Amino acid sequence: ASGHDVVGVDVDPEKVGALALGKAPFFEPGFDGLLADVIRSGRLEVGTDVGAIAGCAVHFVCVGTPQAAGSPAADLRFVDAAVDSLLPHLGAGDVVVGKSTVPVGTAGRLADVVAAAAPGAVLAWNPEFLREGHAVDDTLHPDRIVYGVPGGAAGERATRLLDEVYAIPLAEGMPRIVTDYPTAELVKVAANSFLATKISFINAMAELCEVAGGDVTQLADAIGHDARIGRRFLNAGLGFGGGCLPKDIRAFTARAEELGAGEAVAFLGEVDRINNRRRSRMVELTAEVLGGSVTGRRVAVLGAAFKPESDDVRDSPALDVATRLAEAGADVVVTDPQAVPTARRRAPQLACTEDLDEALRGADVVLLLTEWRQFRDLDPVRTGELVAHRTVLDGRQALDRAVWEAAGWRYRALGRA
Ligand SMILES: NC(=O)c1ccc[n+]([C@@H]2O[C@H](COP(=O)([O-])OP(=O)(O)OC[C@H]3O[C@@H](n4cnc5c(N)ncnc54)[C@H](O)[C@@H]3O)[C@@H](O)[C@H]2O)c1
Ligand SMILES: O=c1ccn([C@@H]2O[C@H](COP(=O)(O)OP(=O)(O)O[C@H]3O[C@H](CO)[C@@H](O)[C@H](O)[C@H]3O)[C@@H](O)[C@H]2O)c(=O)[nH]1
Repeated sequence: ASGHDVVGVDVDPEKVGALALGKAPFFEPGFDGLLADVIRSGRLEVGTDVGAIAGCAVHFVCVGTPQAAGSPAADLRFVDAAVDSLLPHLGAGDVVVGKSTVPVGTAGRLADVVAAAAPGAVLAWNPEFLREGHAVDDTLHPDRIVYGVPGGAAGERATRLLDEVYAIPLAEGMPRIVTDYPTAELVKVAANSFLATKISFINAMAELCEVAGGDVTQLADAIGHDARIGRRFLNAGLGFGGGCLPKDIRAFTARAEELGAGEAVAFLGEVDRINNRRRSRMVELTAEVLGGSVTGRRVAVLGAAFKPESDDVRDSPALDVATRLAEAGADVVVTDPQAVPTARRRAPQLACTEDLDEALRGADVVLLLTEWRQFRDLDPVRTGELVAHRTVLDGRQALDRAVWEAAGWRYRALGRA
């Protein structure tokens, strides 16, 4: 979309096959149209052969850095493999640009790998800040851009090439911050840690509201008017999930401990615990409204994606709650406007349907766990005709309590007494 010629390489032939046809292998609003345009224009070529990058000057590394199995730390094997695969094809003057979220120190280590194998090539770290569901707009109009580069002429060359890549947003006045490697790596995990902390802060207040009789949404509105605090990311509910915030705060903690600075970010352990307590609380609340046991009771779970406008179910709070209830013996049916296929792959033991009415029919309790527009706009009167019992648990403060109660529903929410 910025007029550059791009070669995209992925080791997954299915993803590449879909992309080559102009179809994203995930749901992302606005992305398919843009992809089809650039494929048609011939400016984007995709494949599985890393040799196709020969002749490119800038090489972005955007592979996954998931949580390692059995450990809170990040698994760097994909980043290492991707950088290794580039080495034979690099020319002097090329820039390898890390975009993946990595533990601080990774860029310095990889810079040595690049320098040893491809003299004259340079490594930069350029963290990514896009949000799923807003990826297109966040990419074309980022809040800021950060380049972590080495000192001297190599760093200047990397900066110059990256400025060419980002010429359009830079011309629009996007702030650009050039740093050393560790700062760039830390900016990314600091930003995600702050966001996670903000969510867990409001969810901690939700716990207080539940026992003291307060209303956490009004509380968030009231403190959010203070510009120093700000209302964004103060939506209380089932907490954060996805492929980023949970694993990033854990990896950050693990890395800080390795560096002997674990105490500095020990609070992130509490952020994680508050977040996980929201999921447990939702399971408890379900049992509570069902008279103590969920066994054999029909539970309609609205939402599988970790947030609306995404089909991503990685560490999804909704899918986690659905799984825990099914394990406790409930007859759970999950529905989601986009994430049923991904949910079926991740949790094949769960009953899932794309048909919202089918999920609601005969339900003893309805759980709203991902705040898709389709669920927020549900008509309580019509919905009441489908279910067996009019009890709704609002896990995202997404429904108008008065309207639902007026339609004869028993309404309970996380964050309200
Ligand atoms: N998803 C987001 O919204 C987001 C936002 C900002 C930063 N990040 C960071 O970006 C990185 C990627 O995240 P993601 O969610 O896209 O991960 P992902 O796992 O969905 O995608 C990674 C892709 O890399 C491919 N891959 C793995 N090894 C490869 C190799 N050697 N060569 C070429 N391709 C290879 C995989 O097949 C996969 O398609 C992570 O570090 C993540 O923390 C993600
Ligand atoms: O007030 C809020 C805001 C968000 N969430 C939850 O937090 C999670 C994460 O949401 P969001 O940050 O919008 O999604 P991501 O796409 O995971 O994006 C985050 O993670 C990316 C990967 O690192 C970063 O690039 C983004 O800047 C950062 O927002 C979701 O489960 C939301 O439901 C809340 O519970 N309350």
